[in-house]
Amino acid sequence: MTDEKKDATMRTEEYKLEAVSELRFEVETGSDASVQLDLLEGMAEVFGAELTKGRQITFEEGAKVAVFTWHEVLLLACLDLSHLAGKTEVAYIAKETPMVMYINTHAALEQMRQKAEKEKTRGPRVMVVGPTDVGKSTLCRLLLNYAARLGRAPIFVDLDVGQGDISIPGTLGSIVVERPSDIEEGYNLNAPVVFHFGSSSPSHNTQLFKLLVSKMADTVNQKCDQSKKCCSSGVIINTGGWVRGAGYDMLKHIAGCFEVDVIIVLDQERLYNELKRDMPDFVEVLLLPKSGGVVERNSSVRADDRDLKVREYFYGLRKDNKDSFYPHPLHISFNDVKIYKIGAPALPDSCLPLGMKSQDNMLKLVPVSPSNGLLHHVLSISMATSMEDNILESNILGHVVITGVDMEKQMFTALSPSAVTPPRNIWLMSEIQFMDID
Ligand SMILES: Nc1ncnc2c1ncn2[C@@H]1O[C@H](COP(=O)(O)OP(=O)(O)OP(=O)(O)O)[C@@H](O)[C@H]1O
Repeated sequence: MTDEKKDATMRTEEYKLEAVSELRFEVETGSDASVQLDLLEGMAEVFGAELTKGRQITFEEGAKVAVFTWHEVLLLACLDLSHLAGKTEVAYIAKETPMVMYINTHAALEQMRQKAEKEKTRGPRVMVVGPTDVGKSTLCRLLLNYAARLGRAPIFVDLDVGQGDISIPGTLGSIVVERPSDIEEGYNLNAPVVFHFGSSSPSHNTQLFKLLVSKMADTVNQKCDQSKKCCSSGVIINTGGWVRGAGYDMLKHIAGCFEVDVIIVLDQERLYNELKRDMPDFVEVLLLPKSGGVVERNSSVRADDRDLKVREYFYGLRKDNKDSFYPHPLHISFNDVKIYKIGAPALPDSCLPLGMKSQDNMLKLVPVSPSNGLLHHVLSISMATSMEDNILESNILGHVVITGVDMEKQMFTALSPSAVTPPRNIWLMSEIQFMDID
């Protein structure tokens, strides 16, 4: 679209928000629509991160946003209406929000941190649970941002392998949050710990998921041993929306591994009562309502969101219709990398060697021969240097996507964030695929 045509579809509107209310809006996925926001007067925040006067914030496609204020505020929003034909309600102000309850929860956690600091013990370890689309990731962000604004350095553990905030889908990650996340760019991803899982649902390989959760808990404990500040600031754990049957057992496993002392259940009384019944007495289980602003996503929107996340990893954020990163096509000989996937197809126990169970297969590294079957798959580059290392539990250095397989020349082409060939040659195949059509 030309700039002139675009200008014709832009509408600038002023919004006056009363105290304890929020402006909510969505930017469509699959379009180049955007919303620009200016703070004119007062103080406001987006999921706990403060807006700054004079800094225009751009929200790109797919963003679902609430600009909240504790006081009165004046905002200027420039909405791109070119892709919203037929929609009358692009943005609206909501006065009913659960923010007072959320900030009270933060205040209670802060008291626990102060106590931990004084007594040189651990700060609160909080797990946020609930079904899909209740605002779990958003509440984690809010609690982390509020803690960071008070000078704390909590550890954020994201176990949502479908829609996580630390790395791309199919991974588990953790970071130390020392400053509030940037409204446009998200968390500061300095030295993250990232493990390869390889699928967007824990049910795909529950043994592997459990193993990685235990390993993540070990790394968090190590971090707490090294840093008093992290230790007293505590841990905030985001989980996926799988809360029934084996998904519920998984939540209990997570709670046990991380020795959580607070569980926040969003919007589901049944889950709250089950956890109240099954958790030891020292675990505080809280039920909080979800915000009316949380946007429900069907499976196709979720798939689009996952795609956007992978795209963002390689191309960075889109600003003014331009990408911030420039990924490179790498040409790599079949002989220079060893590709594995985790988990072999289940065999009946009777076909297995004596003493081995079919579930042991799910933690097996299975070599993947080069073929067109690898096309578009995301691969994680393991930090492991040899097969003697514990590859399953090794941190991930980064990711590539296979964009070409030349069987004649025995070469792969891989999309990579860097022009340099990755320094490690053990690559793990993910079920997640990405079509690089830019
Ligand atoms: N108050 C709000 N107003 C507008 N949008 C919101 C609000 N709170 C959350 N959202 C948006 O709703 C979407 C879903 O929220 P979120 O990702 O936190 O839910 P979730 O429970 O973690 O989802 P999942 O099922 O993937 O685990 C996000 O895009 C988020 O930005």
